Order: sequence, then structure tokens, then C-alpha cells
Amino acid sequence: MSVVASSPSSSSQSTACAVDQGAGAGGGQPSGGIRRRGLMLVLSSPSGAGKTTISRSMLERDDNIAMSVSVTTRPPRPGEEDGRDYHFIGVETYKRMVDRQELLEHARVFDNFYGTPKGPVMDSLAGGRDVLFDIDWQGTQQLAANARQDLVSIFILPPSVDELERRLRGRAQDSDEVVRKRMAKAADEMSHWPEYDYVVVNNDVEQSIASVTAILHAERLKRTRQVGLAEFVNGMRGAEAE
Ligand SMILES: Nc1ncnc2c1ncn2[C@@H]1O[C@H](COP(=O)(O)OP(=O)(O)OP(=O)(O)O)[C@@H](O)[C@H]1O
Ligand SMILES: Nc1nc2c(ncn2[C@@H]2O[C@H](COP(=O)(O)O)[C@@H](O)[C@H]2O)c(=O)[nH]1
Repeated sequence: MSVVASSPSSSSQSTACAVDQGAGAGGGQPSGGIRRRGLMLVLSSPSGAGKTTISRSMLERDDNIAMSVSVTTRPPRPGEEDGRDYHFIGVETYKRMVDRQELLEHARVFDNFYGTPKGPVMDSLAGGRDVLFDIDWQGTQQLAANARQDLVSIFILPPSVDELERRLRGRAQDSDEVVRKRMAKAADEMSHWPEYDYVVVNNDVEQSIASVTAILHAERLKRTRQVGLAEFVNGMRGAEAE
């Protein structure tokens, strides 16, 4: 797969990058003995709707999906670990990564910069592993413009605005000012739901995890992703003819 990233919208900056799944594009891991290409599963939502909670659970339950760890210029929250939750970097490093086209997508979100390092995503896809992204709508638009066939996007909605605020405050990791800023942007963020392939209302967390898992399993079975099907069927037909 060859992909060229184009210009993101509004507050984000543009990057031009070539994305190639390499050997994995036609390869990938066997699924029931049939080779499959990896997919990029994106979760977006207004801040606090539950993307991180759902992602963590998906990673624990499925060995065949890897998390894309973003870079960010935001300071770590209590309990966040560099390299696990984010790569925490300074603005200079971020700008250098953008200039060197080391990010698959990047955007300014709230008051900070975020981006997806290209290398680990490409390595996972080339190895036939799916990749899970927790990114905003700007990043999703950039991936959609450049790798549509490998992208599966899910928008997570909260059950209500009041509940969204309760979750943001209940997480107790952001200042009152940060929570207010994020709540002020929530309506705008939520307006992007029609751009996504699927929408899940995260009321009951176990139900939401089940929904996201069902989407992932169905998308893995798409004919176009099972690149070893012709070989598999031809093998059976050949055996029958002998
Ligand atoms: N279905 C749910 N019911 C109740 N609480 C939930 C549910 N899902 C997530 N939460 C809680 O809501 C808070 C915010 O969740 P989480 O951090 O996963 O959101 P997020 O979408 O990743 O936010 P951000 O975009 O700011 O990173 C957490 O305290 C989490 O435990
Ligand atoms: N476009 C991108 N958006 C990203 C990336 N990593 C995270 N995010 C989004 O930022 C907000 C805020 O995250 P927080 O951890 O500070 O609460 C949230 O919507 C994330 O989805 C990225 O690499 N690119």
C-alpha cells in the first residue's frame, strides 16, 4: 500500500508522508490459515467519553492488536508513563518530527500538539498486526485521506453531556480550567460523528468493549483484507481436481 498524507484541516499542520505496509501489504498473519492485511482501528470521541478505557481493555483481550503510542507536548498526568501512555516530548522535538515526516498524522488538540509516530505503525502492519489509535477527528481525517482501505473508524459518544462532565471530573486528573476547556470543545468534537464508519454510545463500558470487539472481528473478515483467499481456494480446487 502506498499512501501520501495530505493537508489536515483547521488547527493542525500538514505533513507529507509515504506509508507502505511492505511485505505485510500482501502478507499479514494467518487467520484460520489465510493471510490477512493488518488494519488501523481508530477510536475518537470528545475528551472523557471513554476511549482510553475501551482501548486498554481491547489490548488486554486481543494479542493481535497493538496500540499506537502517540507523541505529545502535553505534560504527563499523574500515573501516566512515558513510552506507555504517550511519548512526552517538547515542542522543538515535535516540530523536528513533523519536518522529517516522521509522523503519520499530527494535530493541535486543545492547547497541545499530538502525533502518531510512523515507524511502529508500519512495523505492526507489516507484521500482520492490527493497530489501535486513540486520536482526534483531525488525525482521523488525515488517515482517511491516505489509507482509507486500511482504516476502520469508530466514534465513541457519551450517553449525555452531564455524564461526560461527570467522567472528566471523576477521572480527577485535570485541573478545573482544563476540564472547562474540554467541555467547551465537546459539542464541536461531537459534530464529527458522521465522518466515522461506526458510532458506539459508551453507556455500559462492557457493552461498549463488546461492540468495538465485534466491529474489529467483522472487519478482519472482510474479503479484501483476506489477501490469501485466492491461494487458499485455488489450493482446495487443485486438490479436488487431482
Ligand atoms: N461506560 C463508562 N461508565 C462510567 N465511567 C466510564 C465509562 N467509560 C469510561 N469511564 C470513566 O470515564 C473517565 C474518562 O474515561 P477515559 O479516560 O477512558 O476517556 P477518554 O475518552 O480516553 O478521554 P481523553 O480523550 O481525555 O483521553 C475515566 O475515569 C473512566 O474510568
Ligand atoms: N490527532 C491526534 N490526536 C491525538 C493523538 N493522541 C491523542 N490525541 C487526542 O487528543 C485528545 C486529548 O488527549 P489527552 O490524552 O490529552 O486527553 C484526545 O481526543 C485524543 O484522542 C494523536 O497522536 N493525534
